[in-house]
Amino acid sequence: MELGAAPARALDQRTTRELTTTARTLLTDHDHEHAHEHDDPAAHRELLSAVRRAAPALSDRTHHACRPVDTRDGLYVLKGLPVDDTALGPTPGHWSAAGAAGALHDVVLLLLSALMGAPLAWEGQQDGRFVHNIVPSPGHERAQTGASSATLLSPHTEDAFHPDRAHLLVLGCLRNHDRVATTAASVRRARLADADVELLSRPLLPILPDAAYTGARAHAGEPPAVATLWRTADGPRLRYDPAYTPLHRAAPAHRAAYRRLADELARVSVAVPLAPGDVLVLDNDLVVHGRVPFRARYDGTDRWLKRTSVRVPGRRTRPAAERHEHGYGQRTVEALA
Ligand SMILES: O=C(O)CCC(=O)C(=O)O
Ligand SMILES: [Fe+2]
Repeated sequence: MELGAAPARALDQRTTRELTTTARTLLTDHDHEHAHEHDDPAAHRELLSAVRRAAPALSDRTHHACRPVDTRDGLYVLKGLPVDDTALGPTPGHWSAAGAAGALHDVVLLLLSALMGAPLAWEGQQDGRFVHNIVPSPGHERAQTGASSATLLSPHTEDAFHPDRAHLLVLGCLRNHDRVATTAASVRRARLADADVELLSRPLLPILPDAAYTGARAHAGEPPAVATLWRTADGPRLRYDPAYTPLHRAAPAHRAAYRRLADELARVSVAVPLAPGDVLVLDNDLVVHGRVPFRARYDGTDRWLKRTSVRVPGRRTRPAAERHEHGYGQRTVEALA
């Protein structure tokens, strides 16, 4: 795995200042909506609408700096946003304990997301928040979710089980003292035999909902079989989550092709140790991401990421058959302007 090979896009001071000042004004204007200290301001619909109205009014310079992913591989790291480690307070021990912690960064991330498309939330994940807190949590060390630590978080498409999954995934780093790496592998770098692409384009296996969605796992519908890869005019795209794919049910030839894809993704994977202020932006149709194992500290100084999901309006990059999937009863919510 290559280290830190993700392309970087540096934000200049004028841009970071405009983003931060706008976020601060939005937060102050909507202060009355979160009267309680443990309330999460980014969960408030009026603030979200205000963010969606504010984003188009930002300067052309900021629009250009925060344009969606335009690299061939489908990922980049935005650099230069300020993070004041002392002002941040302790890393919460669980997403549900985050409350208003890091609220300014939530709003900055939402502004970035609104510049790239429409931020979306899930009714059934992290209480419907538009900004997720990714922190290691006691008891989840070996889970296949963002709350884990001691185990490798296998490369995956975000919310692969669902047809309305994000087009873009945005991971903003607030704290990462041990320089724990996020991993990213682009299907555009993978060398795949035509026969493997053909086989993996057939909808043969389902992708089950991940452990972050409790309600979805109880859904009674038959899990739909989905394509792992598909070709588009500008190259292959993928929908991949081996930890939630019952591969044992596949025929040997299909299993072998899936393994070759996994090996290729491992070969081209880059390790991205995000630093405070870095924002990793991934095209969720091109890049699978994961995280290396690490030892959680559980002392308030743990690694802390903020995450948003973005839909890019008008994008038609997915197999038409996906539209008929039930999505295990899970629904997305979009912030309205
Ligand atoms: O912790 C990370 O670097 C990534 C975790 C992850 O998969 C996610 O937040 O979607
Ligand atoms: Fe993820």
